[in-house]
Amino acid sequence: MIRAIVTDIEGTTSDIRFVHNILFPYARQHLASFLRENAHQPEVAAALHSVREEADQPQADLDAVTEILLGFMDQDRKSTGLKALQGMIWRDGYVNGSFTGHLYPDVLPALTRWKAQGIELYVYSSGSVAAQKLLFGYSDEGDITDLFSGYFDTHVGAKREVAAYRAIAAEIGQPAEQLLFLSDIHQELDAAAEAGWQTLQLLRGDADGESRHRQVTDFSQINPESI
Ligand SMILES: CSCCC(=O)C(=O)COP(=O)(O)O
Ligand SMILES: [Mg+2]
Repeated sequence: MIRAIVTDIEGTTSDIRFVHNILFPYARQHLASFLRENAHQPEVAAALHSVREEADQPQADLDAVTEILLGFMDQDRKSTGLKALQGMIWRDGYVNGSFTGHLYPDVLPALTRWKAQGIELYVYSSGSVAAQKLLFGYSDEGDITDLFSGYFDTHVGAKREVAAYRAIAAEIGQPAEQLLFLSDIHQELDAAAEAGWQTLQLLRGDADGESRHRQVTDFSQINPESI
């Protein structure tokens, strides 16, 4: 019996193109000015410190660290420091109405149904928890953050690491076999399955089709009671 569902964002609840064509370019465009204006803020300084450590360049000045971050963006590196900064930059875009968080139309009805069935809902994304709350707080369907009992990002571990799913299960406080992870990426699902979780792969058009996981094309096809 499934007690909790943990969902990925990019390619699962939301279109990859929204993340890659809207969110990522917005963060790239505003990165340098955001850092010039906010580098002294404690949470920005902490993220910059983490990026300098990750790049093994503890002395990098602001221009150098900006270049490092642009390089991380080019690689789509799931750097915790970069993800924290992107989330801070996106806040303005959501608040000033430049964009809303994309949701596939099948997502909200399914989340609402599962929640009504007594299933707890969580998010696990490489995007920072703050960025996740923004996407669902300023979504195409309005603020849907009330649906979620919690959020996890790379502070709990990388999404292809088994240990991350063990840590999430411990935080949720349910046995792994009663947890369902939804993702488009088979390596993430492999790690969750190795941790004992149930898994389902979303095939949203251009998703990776090669996997040993059960596959669906949208959330309407998911019945947690039959898993
Ligand atoms: C919180 S939305 C932005 C998602 C993001 O930054 C990203 O790298 C995609 O990560 P995911 O783990 O959702 O595939
Ligand atoms: Mg994904």
